[in-house]
Amino acid sequence: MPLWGPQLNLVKFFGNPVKTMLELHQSYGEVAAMTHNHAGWVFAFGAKYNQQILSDAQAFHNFAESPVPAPEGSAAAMLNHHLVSQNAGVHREKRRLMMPAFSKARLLGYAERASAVIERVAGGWPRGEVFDMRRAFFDMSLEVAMSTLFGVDVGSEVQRLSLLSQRFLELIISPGALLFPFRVPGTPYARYLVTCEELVGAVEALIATRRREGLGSDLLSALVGAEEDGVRFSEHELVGQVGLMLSASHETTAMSSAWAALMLALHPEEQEALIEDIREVVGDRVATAEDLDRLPRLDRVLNETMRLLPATPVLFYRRAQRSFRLGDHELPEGSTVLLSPLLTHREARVFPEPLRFRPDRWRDLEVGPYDYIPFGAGPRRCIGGGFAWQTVRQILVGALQRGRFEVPERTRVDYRVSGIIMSPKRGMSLRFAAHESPPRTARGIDGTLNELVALAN
Ligand code: HEM
Repeated sequence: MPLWGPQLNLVKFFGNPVKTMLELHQSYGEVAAMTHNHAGWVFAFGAKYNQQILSDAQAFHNFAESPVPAPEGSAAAMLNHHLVSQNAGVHREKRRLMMPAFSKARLLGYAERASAVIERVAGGWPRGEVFDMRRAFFDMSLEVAMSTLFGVDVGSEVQRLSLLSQRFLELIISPGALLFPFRVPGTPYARYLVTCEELVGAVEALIATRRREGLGSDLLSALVGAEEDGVRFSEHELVGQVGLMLSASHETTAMSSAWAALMLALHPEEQEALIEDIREVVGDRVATAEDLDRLPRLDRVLNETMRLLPATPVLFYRRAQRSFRLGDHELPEGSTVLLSPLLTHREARVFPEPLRFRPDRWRDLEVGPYDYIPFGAGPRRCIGGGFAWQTVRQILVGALQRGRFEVPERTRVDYRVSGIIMSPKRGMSLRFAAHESPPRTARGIDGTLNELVALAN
């Protein structure tokens, strides 16, 4: 384990988590310390450590406290009452309470609402023009999430909730708020507290409307009505859980869709074959859930996209509840362990030629639950994974029924990690071409994305 320069690693890490992680892995192998304190920050790379850490939720807890201090009784404290900050028995109990909201029957209802939004939004994308696909998928996923999860279809309300949740996610890890957590007007911390108050107000209003108008088929209704063996969410907790769903649900979905669109544009034969499959199975109809299950090529493309470009490349900050061994190293209680889907997915033993985009590898690939973890693994695996998988497939089918993605010459795509999500840094300019137009796509791009994927050029 490196014993020099580790504090510097932490600063570098927050600047570019993916790059730092790749360098640490290359220099030090499977276990690398990022800080030099008694109970420091440690990276553990690979399926073996994923299993050790993720399967044992008793020994490794999620961070219970918010990164930026949340004064007792404040709106910020309310927003920190949710599944991600809960541990042990409480986490198990609350997760069970939430599971019916993601049942198969509920997912079918969400799919129906989502398809109406996707039809409208994709139908409005201008054919033959180059535009920012990061923005386009973001707006589409946002509208889908607001409609299916919260029953909100009014444009101004969608935008307000989106702005509040984005501002909240930025400020909760903003260095300014972390370094100076005092409510002095004009400071990031003061802005953070005000944003929390506005977000809580908005969530309370959503809950009140749902109660007044009667429960429906959306996720919010399922959470408001959730009950298991007499256990229900308290009013405060309901606000926190709904706030979490607001912030966890759409950007991950949007970026997974956007990365898949880019990979398809860069691999035109794969895209044409997929368009042909969609034509055969779905035609011009709105795709049903059964249609989606009859498009195995779509699953392969998505599996491969999420392998190479997982929406959450570094994750799973876990705090050890007792001392433990990691390989040859004995680590103390209180150590923070970080795991990485991105690095896990580059294991050549499981994924030969790991940097190549090869959807066909998924035809007969056998992967263990800790070899492939875009949605995590173990007792904290993404609870919205089924919904996200369904939504991304619906979005891609809706788009590919209307056109194809193309990369204009000299397109630059840099990646960045903001919060925990990996996205194209300055957007992603793609052409959305009509099926009838002659194909003209570049096979390569400029930019730092080339560090993560081996493209043809
Ligand atoms: C492509 C989209 C998505 C990706 C890649 C993704 C990824 C993940 C990952 C990797 C975890 C595990 C985190 C950990 O172990 O520390 C997670 C957890 C979680 N996700 Fe997702 N997610 C997606 C969509 C969603 C959606 C749509 C929702 C809600 C509707 C959601 C809600 C959650 C929640 C509540 C947890 C915490 C689960 C727990 O601690 O028990 N996610 N997600």
